Amino acid sequence: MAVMSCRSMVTYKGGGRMALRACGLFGAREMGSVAASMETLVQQGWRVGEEGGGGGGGGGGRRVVVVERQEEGGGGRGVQWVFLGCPGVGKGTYASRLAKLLQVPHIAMGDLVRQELSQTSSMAKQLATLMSQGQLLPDDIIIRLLSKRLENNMASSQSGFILDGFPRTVHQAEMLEEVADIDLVVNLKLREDALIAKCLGRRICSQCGGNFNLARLEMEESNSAPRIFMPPLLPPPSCASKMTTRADDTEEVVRTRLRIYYEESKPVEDFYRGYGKLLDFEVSGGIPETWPRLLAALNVDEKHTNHDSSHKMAA
Ligand SMILES: Nc1ncnc2c1ncn2[C@@H]1O[C@H](COP(=O)(O)OP(=O)(O)O)[C@@H](O)[C@H]1O
Repeated sequence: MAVMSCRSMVTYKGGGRMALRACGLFGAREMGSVAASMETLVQQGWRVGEEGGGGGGGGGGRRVVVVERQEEGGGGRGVQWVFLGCPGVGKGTYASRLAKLLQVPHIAMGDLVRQELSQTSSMAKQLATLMSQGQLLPDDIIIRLLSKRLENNMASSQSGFILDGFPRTVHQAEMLEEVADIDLVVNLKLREDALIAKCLGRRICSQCGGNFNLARLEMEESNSAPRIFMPPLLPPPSCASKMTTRADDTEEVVRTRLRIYYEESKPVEDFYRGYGKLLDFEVSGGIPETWPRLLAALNVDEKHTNHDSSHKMAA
């Protein structure tokens, strides 16, 4: 089997065809783990082949290794959705709820990064510094973490995903487009003064990992910004004494993250708008008000959680 210097990403193609593509974009370091994953997949009955190649030889060309299997029963795959939006907009909150409802994994890039930082690897300190300054992390690190996560999903036969925090640059979006058929991109929006207040009010329980928010937002309509009313999301008594704050949720760093979002991630909205995949959604209230509106916008029925469609945007 020709697994050349490669990293891997997973894509689930239409009609239940599932593919893992390993491409020569990111150097040889991951070759061992990709090869190991391939072996596991073959043992699980996947067919392994190679697509493409070319690119001028010399090791610089791209090779794509495809692993596929017809899913039993011919059922559709789970949704492949992306959540975009500024820090504090609620990507994690709504992406995780939807993932649970639609029975697909919620892949939060920020969580994968924080897990990596909790290890005592040599690169953790470097990443922590960048992150605490509100900077984006290098693509090779992000792709490695995401690839590993997607491979784990595939190895445990999980279909579909809701991605939150990836892609954040047009380059990342282009890479994702090469390996996955994204059905829908949900672009959450919230006025900037509310975003800052929400980041500053964010708290995490050090024991259970639950996310809460102490901010109570009541903002009148001004200029083009809509009126906002958002009650706080307070912790239960069992968590109240264990509240922690993310190191990058200070006002200075939040403003840097917002600036980087406008510079680097805003163009990702246009990228997906160009593909007709972008759904803009204005957040204007708390979860009880926003959740049913979001489900309606997505055409998801909470009572019928056996959602079998890939939910493409209507043409
Ligand atoms: N796709 C990505 N590309 C580069 N860096 C990322 C990416 N996703 C997460 N990070 C890093 O992890 C940090 C935290 O991400 P996240 O929890 O999603 O925060 P946010 O609240 O800013 O959306 C980011 O500020 C960045 O340093």
